[in-house]
Amino acid sequence: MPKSPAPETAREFNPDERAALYDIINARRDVRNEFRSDPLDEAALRRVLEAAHAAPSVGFMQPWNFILIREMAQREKVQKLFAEANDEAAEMFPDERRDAYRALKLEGICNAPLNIAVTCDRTRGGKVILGRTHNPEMDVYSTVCAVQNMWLAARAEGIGMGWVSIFDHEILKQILGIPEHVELVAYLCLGYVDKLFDQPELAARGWRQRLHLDDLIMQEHWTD
Ligand SMILES: Cc1cc2c(cc1C)N(C[C@H](O)[C@H](O)[C@H](O)COP(=O)(O)O)c1[nH]c(=O)[nH]c(=O)c1N2
Repeated sequence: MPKSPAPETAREFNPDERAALYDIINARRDVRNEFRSDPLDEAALRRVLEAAHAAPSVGFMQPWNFILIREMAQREKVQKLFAEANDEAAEMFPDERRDAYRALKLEGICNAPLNIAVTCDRTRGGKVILGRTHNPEMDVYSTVCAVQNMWLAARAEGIGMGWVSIFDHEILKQILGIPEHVELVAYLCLGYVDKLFDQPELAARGWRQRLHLDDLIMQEHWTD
């Protein structure tokens, strides 16, 4: 083991920098079909992926990979899989919600210039991983942290990002050639956007409203 390194002084952020972070967090949106068709700037895309790779991960496992999907033929296959699952999903809602569900646009697979599948290699780093010994799903949670970093970095870059999860993941894994020991965590659509909702689109469309934070904070133990 190398000698214990000493931590360096924690840099402080000034009020403008702090405000910028909170602005980005609050201005981030899930983007469905409002994408422009022009391709992403490669340097900006690299920064977004660097942000993902800077995410925390259990035992510093860094279990993620990023599959960049640009080919339209591939995206059309994925879109078809979405359409099948979306029809099934519509049937699961009660009658009064079904039409409202069908009216929602829930993906931008072919509209966005780039799709990214974010995966979690459950075997990376070996069988015993620090922090994961009793909760094996921690590697997947780590990968979700990477996705959130991407979402925020993309917003800062003027790039919209949407997460599409209405799929049979096993079939999607086959389409993308993902091996069995690798989990597909997120299927993302990315592209520049000119306009964004200033609140979640699902709230703006009356599907579901934001809960009050004060109703979600509890003291010492769970309270109903
Ligand atoms: C794990 C996961 C999976 C999905 C989503 C999000 C997350 C975190 N969201 C986006 C979701 O609807 C959105 O985040 C909320 O409605 C809140 O809106 P904003 O993200 O604040 O714009 C999402 N949206 C959509 O249109 N189709 C989808 O399949 C999914 N799937």
